[in-house]
Amino acid sequence: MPISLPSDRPLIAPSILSADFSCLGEEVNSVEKAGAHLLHLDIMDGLFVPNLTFGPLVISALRPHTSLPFDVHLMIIHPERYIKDFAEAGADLICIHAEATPHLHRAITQIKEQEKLAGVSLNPHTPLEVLDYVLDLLDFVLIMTVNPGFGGQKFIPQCLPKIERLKNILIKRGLPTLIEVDGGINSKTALSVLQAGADILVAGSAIFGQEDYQKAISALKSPT
Ligand SMILES: O=C(CO)[C@H](O)[C@H](O)COP(=O)(O)O
Repeated sequence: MPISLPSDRPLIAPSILSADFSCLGEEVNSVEKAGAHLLHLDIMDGLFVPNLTFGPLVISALRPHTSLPFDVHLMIIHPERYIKDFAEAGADLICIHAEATPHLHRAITQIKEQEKLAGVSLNPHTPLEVLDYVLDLLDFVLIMTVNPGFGGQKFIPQCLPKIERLKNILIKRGLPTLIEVDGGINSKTALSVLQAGADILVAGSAIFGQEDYQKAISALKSPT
């Protein structure tokens, strides 16, 4: 059975891309105690995005350090090659990019066969229409509000209408699919993103770049 997510809104998913990698276990523990709902793990292959991070080995090493659900964002070409590895390493949510495979339906099916929550992410320029025939299969859609690859980038405001449009499509089609938003989310940008319809906020630098993780997470839960 796929994991059930908490009913709170918004759900906060700290991205460990901005954490201190010399003590990742402690960092993960700290954001859990500070009120995070999910842990966002960015997997980059140096091809789909111009950066490299880590693979299933780090995910399985982190798994015993926290009971937070693992939200694994695959920024890799042909993600269908590795879905089983990430599922076995401890992923609870697996998100692939629509731009990274010609076999989107097949890859989503593979995530569901692993009994994980399935998501598709869209780069800022990618239209929502690519999801038309798979939307009803998805547990969540991840709207990128920066060009993926690096933490600490500036929020792209042109993505806001896309979030609003997606929310309207989901309401119209009666789908419970969640909207996750990632990139440049902080206490200032969070409000407009939530007003547009986001359910899950991913934040790296706005959490791990702060002294007080609890204060940073609270600011994202109720932005003003
Ligand atoms: O997917 C990502 C980058 O590709 C990260 O999750 C994102 O950049 C988070 O970092 P920040 O909140 O600092 O923008």
